[in-house]
This record gives sequence, structure tokens and C-alpha cells, in this order.
Amino acid sequence: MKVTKDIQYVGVNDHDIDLFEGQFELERGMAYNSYVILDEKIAVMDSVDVNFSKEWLSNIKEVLGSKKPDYLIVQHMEPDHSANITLLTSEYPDMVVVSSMQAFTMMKQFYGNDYADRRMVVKEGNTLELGKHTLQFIGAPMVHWPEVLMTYDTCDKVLFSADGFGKFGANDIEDPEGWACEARRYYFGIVGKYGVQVQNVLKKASNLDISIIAPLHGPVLDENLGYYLDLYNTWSSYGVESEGVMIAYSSVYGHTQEACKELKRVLEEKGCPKVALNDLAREDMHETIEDAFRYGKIVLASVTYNATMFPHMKTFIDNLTERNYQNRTIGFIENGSWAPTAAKAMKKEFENSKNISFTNTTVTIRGAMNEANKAQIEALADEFL
Ligand SMILES: Cc1cc2nc3c(=O)[nH]c(=O)nc-3n(C[C@H](O)[C@H](O)[C@H](O)COP(=O)(O)O)c2cc1C
Repeated sequence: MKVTKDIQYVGVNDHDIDLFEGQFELERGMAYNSYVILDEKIAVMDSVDVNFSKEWLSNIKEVLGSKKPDYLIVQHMEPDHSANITLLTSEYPDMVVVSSMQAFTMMKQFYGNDYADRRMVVKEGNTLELGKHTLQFIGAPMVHWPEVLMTYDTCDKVLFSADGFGKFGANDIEDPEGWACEARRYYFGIVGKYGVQVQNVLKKASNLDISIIAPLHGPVLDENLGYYLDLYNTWSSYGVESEGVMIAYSSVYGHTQEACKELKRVLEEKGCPKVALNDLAREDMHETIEDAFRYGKIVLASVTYNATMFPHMKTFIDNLTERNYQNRTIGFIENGSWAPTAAKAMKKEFENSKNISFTNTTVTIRGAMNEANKAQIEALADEFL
């Protein structure tokens, strides 16, 4: 596949993977992207996952014919992109490996070789001339590993964005939900903690004239780039993307769930544009994390369980706070038959979070919802509208 006249896609699609990075469920596989830039000098951009060595090499050879690559540019050392460095360096012994110093240290750690005899160490601001194409390297530390470089091709105005602008899903399976849904789950699942670092890279990108974004996962983005850049700006600044309320609940016997459904009904009746209801025991945890960052108003509902919140709720909140959850309003529903303490326990989890406010109303149920609880639910809904 051509990205531009001189840039070819040589990545692969993985239809067999079940969990990405050991935890993210994949309904539609995964893509590991790699690119070849053909000029007076030829550069290969990153490698692919270990299970796709043959396919990747064959893709490269199909593009190159009898030519040989001059450079392998390693932007990111996660194994799904670096696993075939050894293969390519053995296949082409004269090829120079171009990467950050920290990446070469990691190459030694992962693959026993830091290519001291055939490497070019680059950093922010350095350039590499291929002929017509000049590559500018952009430091992108902690997006989302420390050694990451992005690369801008001044000729075709392509930003090779490493894992930035990546998405779950193989490139040969159409995503019925469009780009944003699985890109958001990927972003908040994997990069979410590093909003400040993403903002820094976006600032650098704003000085570049970009026509195409070529990430290491997901489709090449070549039109309407403002849409993707705006979403990344909202996500990385912990802004609110969509109007509405997200409710996440843990319920043992169903009464807390019933209260959440009642809250959803009341909110919708009062005109709330969207209520996203998530059962923490049954929904994909990362879909729920994604929703918590998408909306600005959140309700956390939990049974009291051994004098604290239910374990799934604890895990969920940990997932938010470790990703620097901020700029949100949170309301609580708790249930407990003898000493309800879940709301207090949940609130405490956010004591070190930035710019979190809490509703005045907390709904406290002692088994099944009663009339007083229904009035509290009304009051909670009113605070959000
Ligand atoms: C293992 C276990 C531990 C519980 N611990 C407490 C507790 O510490 N304090 C309390 O008030 N209720 C406790 N409960 C009771 C539930 O919180 C309570 O019955 C609640 O109404 C259940 O709501 P649900 O119908 O949404 O599951 C516990 C229940 C279970 C199953």
C-alpha cells in the first residue's frame, strides 16, 4: 500500500491476538505498522511483532526488489515494534540503525546488541537526509515509553507518530464504530497517565505542516487531521469530550444496579443527552475507563463490602487515579445493610486527584431503594443538569 509516492506501508495485521499488552481485549485484532521511505537512501520505519517476521520481511522485499535499506529507524522499543530488529540487521549487514541513545540501551537489554559498530544516535532536533526527504526527529518521552522518537518527513509532510494516534484493531477489518472509539480506549488504557507529555508533543506538532499521520497501530490518517488532533488535545488535557453522565456500579444482589437504572431513567427524563451505564463486573474494564474520561460527570455506585467498597470498584478507581484522573464532578451511591461506608471509602480514593469536585447529594441505600432514596436520586440528577 502506498502512503505517498515514495512511502510504502509494510506493516502486518494480527488476527490471532487475544489480549494486547496482556490486558486489552481485542475484538478486531491488531495492526503493527511499519513503513519504507524510498529515496536516494532508503529507510525502514520500525519493525513489527515477533510472530510476523516472515510476512514483514517479505513485505519489505516486495517493495525494495533488489535494493537494500540504508537505515532502520527505531522510534519505539516496545517489542511489538522492535522484535524484528535482529532479523533485519542480519539480513542487511550494512544497514545503519538509527535511534535514541536510550533505545540502544534497551536494544542491548532485549536483544543483546546495541549496534555500536553500525548505529546513528539521534535526538530531538537532529535530521537525516535521505535525498529529497529530510527526516526531523522529535523527542516524545513517555508517549508512552521514555525512549520514544517521532519523525517528521519534511518532503511529504508525514508525521510518523510512533504509538501516538494509534488504535486497537487490524487495518483490514472495518471498524463499525469509526476511529475514535477504539483510539480512545487505546489512548486512555495505554497513554492516559501521560497527558502532560502528549501535550508537549502536540505543541511541537503544531509548528509542523502535517498532511499525513502515520502511527504504529491503526490506519494512516490522511484527511481531516484537525479532528484527530483536536481529540488528542481534549484527551491529553483531561478535557470533557462528550456531554452526559457516566455511571459505574458494583452490585451483589441487584439493588444498587436498580438504583443506577433509576438514576439513568430520571436523568434521561430530565433531558440528559447521554447516560452511559457500566456494570463493573461485566463490562470490559477499559471501555468503562474510556467512558470515565469521555464524560465530565460521573456517578460511582457500590455496595459496602467488608466495611469498604466492592473490589471491582476499588480496581476501577485505581485505574482512574493512576491515569491522573482530573477535572471531573463525581457523585456517589452506596448500599449497605448494617453500616454503609462505601461512599466515604470511594471519596477518599480521590484525595490526591486534581480538580475533582463532589456532588452535595450522596444516595445511601440500606438494602432495597425506598421513597427517600428516590428523592435522593432526583436530587443527584438535578445537580448534574
Ligand atoms: C461479603 C459481603 C460483605 C458485606 N459487607 C458489608 C458491610 O461491611 N457493611 C454493610 O453495611 N453491608 C455489607 N454487606 C451487605 C451489602 O452491602 C448489602 O446487602 C447491600 O444492600 C447489597 O446491595 P446489592 O443488592 O446492590 O448487592 C456485605 C455483603 C456481602 C455479600
